[in-house]
Amino acid sequence: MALLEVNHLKKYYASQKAVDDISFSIARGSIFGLLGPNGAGKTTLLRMITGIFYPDEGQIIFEGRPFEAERDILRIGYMPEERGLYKKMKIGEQVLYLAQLKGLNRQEALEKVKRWFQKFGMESWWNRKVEDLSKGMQQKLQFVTTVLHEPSLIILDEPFSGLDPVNANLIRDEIHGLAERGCTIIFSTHRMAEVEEICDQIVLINKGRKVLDGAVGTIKEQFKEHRFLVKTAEGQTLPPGKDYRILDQDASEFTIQLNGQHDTNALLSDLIRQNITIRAFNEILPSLNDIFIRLVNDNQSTTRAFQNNLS
Ligand SMILES: Nc1ncnc2c1ncn2[C@@H]1O[C@H](COP(=O)(O)OP(=O)(O)OP(=O)(O)O)[C@@H](O)[C@H]1O
Repeated sequence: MALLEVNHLKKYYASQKAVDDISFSIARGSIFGLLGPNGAGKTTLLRMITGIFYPDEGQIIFEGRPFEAERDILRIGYMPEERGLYKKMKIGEQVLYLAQLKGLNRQEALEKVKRWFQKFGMESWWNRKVEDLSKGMQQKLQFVTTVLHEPSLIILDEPFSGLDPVNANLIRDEIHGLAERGCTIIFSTHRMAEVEEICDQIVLINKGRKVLDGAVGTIKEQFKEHRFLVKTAEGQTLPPGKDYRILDQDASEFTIQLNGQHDTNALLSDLIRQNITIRAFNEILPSLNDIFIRLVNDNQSTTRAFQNNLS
């Protein structure tokens, strides 16, 4: 059963169609990427999923029943892009207070906070104020306050912004750990490399509409362009062939594009027959970044064609 289903959701601001008939579902325990360029409608969508805004139309199903903010909000942890900690309050007291707002009693909260602070090397921060922390430190603290009560749905908006590589790795490992323990994660970002690394499934929205939905591997397969990297023995060159075009060459490495659905075994046999020593033959799949840019730059008619293919 899906943890979250979003059905034909719409939210308009005056004439601005911020979210315009978007549907998708997220499997329990998965890490889901919500992607889109600036102004695509991601924040508006997340605000509806977290009960901050009511949708104008459509339905949100959470854990098998219609979402009701008052009842369900404790089961959701949301780390918004604009961080929301009390700057003047001491860190230990603040985290305990936020944990109790999320339904933990003081003792449970204390145990969990201590465990997280130890894990993240934050023990010495207890009596400091938030305003004395760097941006990256505040980010870590906000992450802890979001996941502390282990909600069934965790929504992270740009969780790695401002983090150095060591702390980004720490958070990345925790995201995987939370998903393994059954939490479902929605991860909203513009950074495609992070999405490729972390997410099982993605939805790409543009101008309030869904333009892509699926597993990262499946999407890459769908957008592949039959490109291959061929490495030959040093000094050997790839002859021109009727079944492929050479797009690029760097010493004995060639990027080729097959003409249509060509049989790669037949091509390899053919090259070997011509006494070419093949050191490597790898398919080049497009990166999510390439796909994102291609779809977002596409004109409306091409985008509609993709939507029709996907539906
Ligand atoms: N309160 C508002 N009143 C009017 N228009 C709004 C309001 N909030 C957002 N919008 C518009 O709705 C559209 C979607 O905005 P939203 O903030 O949801 O996008 P986003 O994908 O989160 O963008 P970003 O990646 O830049 O944060 C944009 O065109 C934006 O200008």
